[in-house]
Amino acid sequence: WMICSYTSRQHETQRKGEFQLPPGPKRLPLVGNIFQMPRSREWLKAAEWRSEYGDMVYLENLGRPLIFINSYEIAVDLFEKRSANYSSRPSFPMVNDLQKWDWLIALMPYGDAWRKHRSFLHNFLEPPGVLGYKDIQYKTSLKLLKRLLHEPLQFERHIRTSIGAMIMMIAYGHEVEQAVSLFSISAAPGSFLVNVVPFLKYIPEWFPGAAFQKLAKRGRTFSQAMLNNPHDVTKSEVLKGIARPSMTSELIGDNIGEKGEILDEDVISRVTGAVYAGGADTSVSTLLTFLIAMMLNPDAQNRGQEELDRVIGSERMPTFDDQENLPFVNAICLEAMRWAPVAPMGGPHASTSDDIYNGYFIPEGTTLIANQWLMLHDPSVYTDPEAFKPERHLGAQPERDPVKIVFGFGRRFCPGRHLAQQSIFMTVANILHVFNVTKARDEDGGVIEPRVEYKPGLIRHPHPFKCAISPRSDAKAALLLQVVDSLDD
Ligand code: HEM
Repeated sequence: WMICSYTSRQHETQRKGEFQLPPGPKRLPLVGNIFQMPRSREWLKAAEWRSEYGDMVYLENLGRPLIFINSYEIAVDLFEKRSANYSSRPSFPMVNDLQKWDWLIALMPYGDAWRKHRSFLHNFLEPPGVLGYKDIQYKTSLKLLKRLLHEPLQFERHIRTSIGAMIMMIAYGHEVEQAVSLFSISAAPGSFLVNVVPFLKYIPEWFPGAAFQKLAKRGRTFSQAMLNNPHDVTKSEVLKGIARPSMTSELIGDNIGEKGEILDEDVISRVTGAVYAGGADTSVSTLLTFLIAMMLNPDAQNRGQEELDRVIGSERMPTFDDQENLPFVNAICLEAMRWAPVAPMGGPHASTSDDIYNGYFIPEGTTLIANQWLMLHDPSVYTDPEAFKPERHLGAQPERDPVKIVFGFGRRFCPGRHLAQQSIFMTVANILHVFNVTKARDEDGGVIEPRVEYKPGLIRHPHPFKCAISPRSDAKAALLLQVVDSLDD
């Protein structure tokens, strides 16, 4: 029966009229390409396939079609110009059903529910709304610098706490730490068999080898805590009239029904939960990449510092008002996002109807993965793409703006991109103004070469690394402390 149903499905998806599927590695009967699916660093495998099969590479996992898109132009053509058909998401049973992440907007299928959640988010995250968060971002970044001054070795923990606190303040008006790394690991295409073999989710937890069931249980606890706990705290503060301004308090205030009930409360808790889930990990990873880049590229660091000295001087700290006068610092931020992108495969899109593109048939329900890493490292677009060169984003003819790629495409593009760019700019400008970032030294004074490797996942993080963060001068350290101490809260 299974073979019959596979064969008829295969027949259905193989071609439409005279149109063939895009080329790709040979598929085995029944299982398709399941054994060829890369388990990590998928973008490198997809890059290899590109040289053999071209910019669209077709694969199948147990009859589920999947296309790697290896060119920016095709991503724009499909995800943007034909966005009505390419804006859904594949379903991830491991994540959605087992870990109960189905509330997360990033995983919702295209449709009215998703649209409503997005529109709630846009009010806060698009200008002018998002500009109102600059003050919180300025203050949290200065507090981060003070912690770096006192405990430079703990830089990773401090960055994580600082970004987490900023997001919690914006979304809920308070500070809580949660983890999204479980989510990130299990959504990687191919990293969990259950994503391609949906029936595996019925394996009981005690089943030998079913480690993912345990992970799922932990994930469930996280996902529900992330959705409900911070929301419930803010809600009770709103009801008592003691809530600080936040997305949650504002949304609750705007959605009180005639009988005093909260309308759309589930939508409210989901969109603010999405801000935490989407916002914390991504910005942390980008800032860690920035530190690695500075250690390895002292010339770029010096140029950024010279610009800050020239524009800001030594009497004050940079502010958002200085941003337009700091082109090189902005270019460092762009280059950090391009050089080691946080989401090398972007967010997977799914098609909702059959389509023909460039003479190829793309069946309904295809998962499409934009190989953003490859697009950001395309040597025909970025000269010497593996090198960290902020100057490529400057001058009369800058290379392609990485913002067009790193935040995804079409209707599913990242709604948090302004918030993220604001955080990254402020933190980068402040760190460069006050500190030197250099390679750490061991007890004998020998330089420790950093290990630049990233953990696998949809959202990736560098492996722990060592780095020295020291004040550029006593005067700069004193300036920082004086400015932090004068903050009003
Ligand atoms: C450097 C930081 C960030 C990067 C590189 C990044 C990247 C991305 C990418 C590639 C996608 C998928 C787009 C697509 O499917 O085409 C995405 C989606 C998303 N991001 Fe971000 N993001 C960042 C920061 C943030 C922040 C700060 C927030 C929240 C305030 C956020 C919230 C979201 C949400 C909710 C989605 C899902 C959108 C949807 O499915 O409709 N992200 N992001």
